[in-house]
Amino acid sequence: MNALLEAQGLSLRFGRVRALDDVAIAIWPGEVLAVVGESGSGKSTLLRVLSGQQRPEAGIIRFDGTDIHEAGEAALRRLSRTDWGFVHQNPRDGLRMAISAGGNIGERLMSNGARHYGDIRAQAKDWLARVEIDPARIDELPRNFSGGMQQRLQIARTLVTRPRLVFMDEPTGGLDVSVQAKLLDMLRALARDLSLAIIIVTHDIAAARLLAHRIVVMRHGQVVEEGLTDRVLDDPQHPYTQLLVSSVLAA
Ligand SMILES: Nc1ncnc2c1ncn2[C@@H]1O[C@H](COP(=O)(O)OP(=O)(O)OP(=O)(O)O)[C@@H](O)[C@H]1O
Repeated sequence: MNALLEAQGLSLRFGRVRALDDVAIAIWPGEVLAVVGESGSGKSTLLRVLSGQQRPEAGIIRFDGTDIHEAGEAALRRLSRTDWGFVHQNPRDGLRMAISAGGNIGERLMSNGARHYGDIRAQAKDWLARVEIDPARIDELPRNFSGGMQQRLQIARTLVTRPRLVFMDEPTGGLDVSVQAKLLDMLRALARDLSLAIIIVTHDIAAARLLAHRIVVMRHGQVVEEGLTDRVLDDPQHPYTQLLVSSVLAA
């Protein structure tokens, strides 16, 4: 089996800061990969670069074997609408707050060519139910929803077109602990049921443990350790991972 997304030699500086320093990473179909590390270690930059939102100074990124930058801007935009999804930490960055919940889901379907109003509305209702939002609220604006509901709506909007790979940047950040737990359970079930590949950036080691098959640990723009989740968390090899894991256990 070939990697779904594969990157090598990724480097990017901001002034004197090396946000990415020769990073290599691969994700396989249906795999959940967590990227962990302290604030400023380069996690969000890596996600932006892997998803084509920011160009690296050096390195290559292949999706399904094709260099995403060589394929051109139009191909990259098409990937973002079809095979890829992006879930932002702040749902406001991933939703359109001035259109209804159903409109948010339907818009992504329409950008993929759906035209039949009845079908679009039926799919929107179906997805609202899947993310445990009452379908009767389909015509409400997202601003009427709680933070957890907005995040679930963003997930519905992203997944309705069945992407194969979803980039998630701290999707549970900023939510209450009980809301986070519910969202994580939902993400785990969706990833399994839809065979989604997910690259999730998180500060939260417990979330990584729950969701991820594999973990990549970043520090100062470099990958310092990677491996199967249980191995990395139960038997960390790099001193920085040991510190990261022990600071969570002590908290
Ligand atoms: N647009 C930018 N301009 C200047 N510096 C940036 C920019 N984006 C990121 N950086 C710097 O690059 C480094 C990596 O930042 P990044 O946001 O990727 O880290 P992170 O691990 O995601 O942190 P956090 O967990 O706090 O989001 C940091 O030193 C940051 O200040």
